[in-house]
Amino acid sequence: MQESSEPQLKIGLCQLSVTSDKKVNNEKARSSIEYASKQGAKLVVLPELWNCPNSSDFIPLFAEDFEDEESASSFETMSQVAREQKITVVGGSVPERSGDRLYNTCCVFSSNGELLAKHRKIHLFEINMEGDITFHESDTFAAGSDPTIVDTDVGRIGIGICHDIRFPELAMLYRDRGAHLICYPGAFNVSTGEALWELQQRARAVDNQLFVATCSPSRDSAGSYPVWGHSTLVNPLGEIVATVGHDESVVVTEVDYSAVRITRESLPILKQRREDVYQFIGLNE
Ligand SMILES: NC(=O)CC(=O)C(=O)O
Repeated sequence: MQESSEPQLKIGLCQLSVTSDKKVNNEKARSSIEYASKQGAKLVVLPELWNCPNSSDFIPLFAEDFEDEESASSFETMSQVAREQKITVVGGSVPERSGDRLYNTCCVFSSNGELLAKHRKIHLFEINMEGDITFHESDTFAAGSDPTIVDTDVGRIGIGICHDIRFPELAMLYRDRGAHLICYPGAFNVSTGEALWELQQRARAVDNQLFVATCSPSRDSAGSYPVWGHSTLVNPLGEIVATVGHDESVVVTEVDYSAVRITRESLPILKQRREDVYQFIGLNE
């Protein structure tokens, strides 16, 4: 495993309150990234759908064609602030328009503002809990089909968006391809959030012996979707390094990549896999 000469870095999780005014959302994203940067963060994560209320009537109106500067104000904001603050930005997600389709897309920018990767949410959230919540994300978005691993100044990072966290195979693939951190911008709702948000993060971290960072909008975000919040960093032992409640807040905390090596050396489960007994198709790619 490669370990950089500076295995420790500060990460900022920007839990934003999303409004129905895109300009305000862009300003909030900008100021929260500036704040995290002033606290020494070299990497920030924004929430899922941070520029737009999570609702099918807003999403098509707020969607951006990233090729078209006129429509892509959130894309441009992320790129500019990454360059100005010299910080790597995992840009949560924004609705992306591509032809006649919409995708729920996370853009990753380097510390000089260049687009490094674009992750289109692979698993769209579908839920029918009688008397509680019904949500069909596929009514609005098309699903992406590509895993996203990105090499940045601050390490090799795997990207998933919210419901993607429920699929352990994706996290295993990222681990196999050398990620030491997986970032999941997300917006669990209050029902699944209370039961599963922390559990899913800790499970992905402990099974793969790597860091998991999540970033959610805050509860008071616009729209009818009841957001759980609780943006969190989990270490390779599955312990919570830092978390927050449901209010708007920027969490700045430390990722110490040496914990990945130490955990894997002391509990070498990844070397003990019995490929003669079971096989994972993502191996050795
Ligand atoms: N945005 C989502 O994918 C929501 C989700 O997974 C949930 O449990 O809520």
